[in-house]
Amino acid sequence: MSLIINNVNKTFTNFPALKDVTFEAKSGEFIALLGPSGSGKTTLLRLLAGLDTPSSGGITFEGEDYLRLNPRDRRIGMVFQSYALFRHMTVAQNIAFGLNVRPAKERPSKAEIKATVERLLKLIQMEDLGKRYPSQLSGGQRQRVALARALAINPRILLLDEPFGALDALVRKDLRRWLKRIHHETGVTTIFVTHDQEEALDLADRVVVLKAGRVEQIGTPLEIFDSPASAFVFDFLGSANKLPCHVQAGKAMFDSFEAPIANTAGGDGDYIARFRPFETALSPDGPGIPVTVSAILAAGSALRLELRGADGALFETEQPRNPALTYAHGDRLRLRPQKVFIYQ
Ligand SMILES: Nc1ncnc2c1ncn2[C@@H]1O[C@H](COP(=O)(O)OP(=O)(O)OP(=O)(O)O)[C@@H](O)[C@H]1O
Repeated sequence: MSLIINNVNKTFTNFPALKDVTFEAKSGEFIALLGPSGSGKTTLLRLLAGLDTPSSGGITFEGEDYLRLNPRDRRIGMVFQSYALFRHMTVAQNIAFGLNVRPAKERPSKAEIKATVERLLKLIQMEDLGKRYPSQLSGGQRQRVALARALAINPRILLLDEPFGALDALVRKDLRRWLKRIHHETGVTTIFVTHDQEEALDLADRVVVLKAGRVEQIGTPLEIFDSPASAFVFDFLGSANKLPCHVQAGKAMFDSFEAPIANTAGGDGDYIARFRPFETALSPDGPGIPVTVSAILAAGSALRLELRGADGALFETEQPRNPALTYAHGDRLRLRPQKVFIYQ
């Protein structure tokens, strides 16, 4: 009971947009396809939807050759970034659309369609808005309707292509929580495309990181965040501090200090160490990178500081808020990574 993508390649004229992509989505799993612009996310989604065909490789769903199925028979629900609702139809008519256009033999009765629409309106918490037109809805509400419309056909797979991309940050967060709940309730296997790492880590059971058409890493959000498999994944997932070091006997050696290595590094030699802002210690003196406070970025639950090294290199640190410790622009301090990641 799963969706298997096996060695899929897609080449446009001479350009390879997907290279040997292989992964499996288990039944009911929520997979995020995460990658920068141009990494092949939408191309893969289009292959799954049957809007395009792979140059080579296979896709099966529950053991069935998906590529031989007529796209209509794949029972795919899709939601795109732009609100693709029909403007001349009410919310209820939009949701019912996929059922109403079925051939007479397969079409549910009017009463069944009405019941499905009511159930979905309830699911998206818009029970009283069925008679409205898309122009009378907020962006977030429109995307909820688009999702209800995709769910109405009782899809086997739900494909979401940056569905919250056009919305502001607060609405996005709200919809994220809401999508999580809907996924939990419906249990539909879902592939969610995003270039927003926070969204991917927050929503998905597993994340597939794509880089230039290739799978760079697959794992749970925790696995991906705690153990990035490459410098690319490390840099893509959050702020990355970088500093040259020398690795010797499993430790990263710097000018005045050393730091433990968090991943399995190569052998001894010169590398660039990477470390996260929240895995650093800041002190007025002692061993560490000599830095000067160049900006105080944010003081939410934690304090974020931008620091400059002697050679102009930029670092970021995140420190717990402590009323006894205040920092000012120009303060000279020492920054020390608590652990570092080393990549070839
Ligand atoms: N029809 C096409 N013809 C030629 N090249 C294409 C075509 N469709 C996509 N590409 C190329 O394939 C690569 C992958 O595109 P794709 O849209 O899948 O990326 P993406 O990861 O979804 O990016 P974004 O986040 O910007 O939507 C890009 O370099 C793109 O220019």
